[in-house]
Amino acid sequence: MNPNSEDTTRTIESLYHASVSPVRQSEALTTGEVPVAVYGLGKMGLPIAASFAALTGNVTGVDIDPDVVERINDGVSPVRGEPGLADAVERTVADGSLSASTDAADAASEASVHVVIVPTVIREDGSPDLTALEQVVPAIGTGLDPGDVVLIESTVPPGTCSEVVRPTLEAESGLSLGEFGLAFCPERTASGTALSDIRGTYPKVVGGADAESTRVASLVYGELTENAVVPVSDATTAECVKVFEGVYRDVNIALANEIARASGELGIDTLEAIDAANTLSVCDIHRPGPGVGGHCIPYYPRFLLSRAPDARLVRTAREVNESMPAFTVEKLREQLREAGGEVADARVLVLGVTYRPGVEETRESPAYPIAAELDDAGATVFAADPMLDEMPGLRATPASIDELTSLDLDAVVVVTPHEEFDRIEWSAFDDLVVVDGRDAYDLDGTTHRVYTLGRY
Ligand SMILES: NC(=O)c1ccc[n+]([C@@H]2O[C@H](COP(=O)([O-])OP(=O)(O)OC[C@H]3O[C@@H](n4cnc5c(N)ncnc54)[C@H](O)[C@@H]3O)[C@@H](O)[C@H]2O)c1
Ligand SMILES: CC(=O)N[C@@H]1[C@@H](OP(=O)(O)OP(=O)(O)OC[C@H]2O[C@@H](n3ccc(=O)[nH]c3=O)[C@H](O)[C@@H]2O)O[C@H](CO)[C@@H](O)[C@@H]1O
Repeated sequence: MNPNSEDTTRTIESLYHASVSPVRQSEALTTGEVPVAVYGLGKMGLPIAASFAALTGNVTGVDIDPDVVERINDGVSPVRGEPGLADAVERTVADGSLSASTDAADAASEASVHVVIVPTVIREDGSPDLTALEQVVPAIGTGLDPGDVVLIESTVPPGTCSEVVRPTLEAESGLSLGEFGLAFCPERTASGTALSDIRGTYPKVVGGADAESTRVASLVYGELTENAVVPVSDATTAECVKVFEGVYRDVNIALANEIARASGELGIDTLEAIDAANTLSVCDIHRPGPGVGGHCIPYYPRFLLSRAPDARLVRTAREVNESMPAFTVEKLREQLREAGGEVADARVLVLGVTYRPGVEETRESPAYPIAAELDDAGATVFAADPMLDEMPGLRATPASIDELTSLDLDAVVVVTPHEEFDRIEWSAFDDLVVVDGRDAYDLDGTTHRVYTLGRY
């Protein structure tokens, strides 16, 4: 008799220590016998929920924001700028694969695979703020049943699964690890390409609190991704993988920024030198810029520093990157002075407000400290960004691309070169001081006074 023949007739509702074959477990996941809940329906959570819904047909998405839940239940994606997401939400809600709720405990009691992707941020003092995780994990604990598995995708300080998540789940459920599973499975997607990234741009790293958790996480993501699954020794190792990726980027950008700042002392175009150095296969110096934004790269070094405070290079890299907005404004002051002007009398445009081109996100964008410092110095500050309908908190008057020539500008600071800015006719302005923080524009054919970060 086929050893798996009995499997095909047995329904299962959970995967951890499931007593049927892996093939039958995969089938139970992809046919919706094993209910999935996704907690946090933001820029990453909603694409994940929609992806799991398309895979399994049985997902409850949970968010604390009732507006988010209402819109999703109406089949409308509250997250913009993700190709394919609006259609995926409309489709999966319409066919009943995805529904949303504000009630985490209720969703937890129904689900047996729990995917957590709530925001993890930092406080003013740079310490990790895990409030959302600390809210949702106890609620999951109250609904946890034997056989359930909790998969944490939010980026967290190393040790969070073993020191915070596991004890909370155990305390709230009355169960012990071994009766339920727990794994850290970092989200390696980026805003703007979330759906395709989830489906497999990069291998999926998984690290369980025990071997069975790693096995179940591998099985689940083996179905979701078209790429490989990379199991690592434990949850803390997987937590470190994600944090190290961000730290690598932050430190590397800081190196590029230090090199660019030294271009004056060195008397060379450091961007040219970086490009030439990068022709060596082991050399990958990143690009300098007016600052490092978003809610990933600026935060993850702080997650590492919360556990390894003596990591001096990591701390210094943060300091270097955090100093770049002020350095950019200083360069503008210098250039204005050399042109015979003063920042206090200048009408200055901040070009690009989001933290990188093509995304709507403004968190940690260097545009904010740059606009604030210019405003403090007495400048009249404008800001243009085609991605944003509003710019709350920005100390600048919003301006549309088509009205820029009528603003009587003295200077432009290029922070984020969205492709929509390619239609700006630079020769239509009277002489400007341009501080190009991104090496975005070739203004050689104009009479503008240009400082490009790293070039002079
Ligand atoms: N955005 C990215 O590019 C990216 C990439 C990889 C990893 N991450 C990580 O993913 C996590 C989520 O990031 P995001 O960009 O989706 O965040 P986000 O701010 O876009 O969305 C978070 C969502 O979670 C909801 N939420 C907040 N507290 C909650 C709670 N207690 N219970 C349920 N829902 C809650 C919010 O209402 C919001 O809808 C973070 O840890 C982040 O570091 C983000
Ligand atoms: C390694 C990587 O790509 N990780 C991505 C990253 O995505 P991101 O959306 O945060 O974008 P980045 O491109 O990293 O930019 C961040 C800021 O750094 C500035 N910058 C960048 C490169 C450079 O050479 N010089 C710079 O100055 C840039 O302008 C911006 O302000 O984090 C996500 C969450 O963890 C990841 O999932 C995602 O894979």
